[in-house]
Amino acid sequence: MPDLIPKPRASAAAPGSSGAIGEPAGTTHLYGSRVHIAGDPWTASALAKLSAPTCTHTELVAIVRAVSTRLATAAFAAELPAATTSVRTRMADKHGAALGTWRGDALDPAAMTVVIDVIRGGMIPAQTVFELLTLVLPIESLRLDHLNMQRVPGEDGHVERVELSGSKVGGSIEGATLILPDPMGATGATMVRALEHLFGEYGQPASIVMLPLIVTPEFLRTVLDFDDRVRVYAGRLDRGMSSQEVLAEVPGARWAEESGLDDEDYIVPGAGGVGELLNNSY
Ligand SMILES: O=c1cc[nH]c(=O)[nH]1
Repeated sequence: MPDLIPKPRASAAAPGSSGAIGEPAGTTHLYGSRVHIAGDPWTASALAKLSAPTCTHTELVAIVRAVSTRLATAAFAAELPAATTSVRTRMADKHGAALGTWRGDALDPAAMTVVIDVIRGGMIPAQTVFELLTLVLPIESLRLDHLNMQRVPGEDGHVERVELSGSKVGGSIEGATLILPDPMGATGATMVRALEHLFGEYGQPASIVMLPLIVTPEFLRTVLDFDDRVRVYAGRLDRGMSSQEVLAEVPGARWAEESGLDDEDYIVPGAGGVGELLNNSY
């Protein structure tokens, strides 16, 4: 058994920057220290390919998995509790325990993490993030829970409410790290509805991590205002419905005037209906 000394969570990056601890700075913005936008060339290329109509289903699934992995590992570094760990390596047989023991900071295996699958778009990202965690943490400290959710448009085409028509949640979320890897951060209404349900029925998490592949300024405003514990690790910021004047400014400088949503609350430039595309079901 490894020896473990729990460590406090790493603090988030400084206001105005966006890189996670040990990461390149990412997209510069003024949305505050709770927002990290990867914005690196690899992520940008992957999301550009995903967004195009020429992207095949096979490529789409692979890219969703790969970018979710990239965002999740950045988030894990800063948001999951760590513990000082030691493990006897294979080299201990040759060099003895003193030399052949690795010591360092690793994830705290006792800290509970709950991944939320928001059906349908969140299914593959949530499964991906859960599998990443099961690689390195005991299954007793992990759960993958499911919420069946759907945006309901009003007469004007905008999202009027979010319907929660079923859930499978395996128990308390009290004190856990809650991870919501829903891929398209459009209005934020789905995330708020999910959190209201979970808080009402299953307790209060220690921290809340969202991993949208593409995010809008409206999403950020909604989820950050909803709860102080929310942290967002996004792949790309889309604010394509903003004026040229606003787009000329650093993201977040004129936040209230920025927009990345069309008249049906789809992201612009965006990637279309990713839940539908992933399932090839409309
Ligand atoms: O643009 C959007 C908005 C919500 N969900 C999607 O899949 N795409």
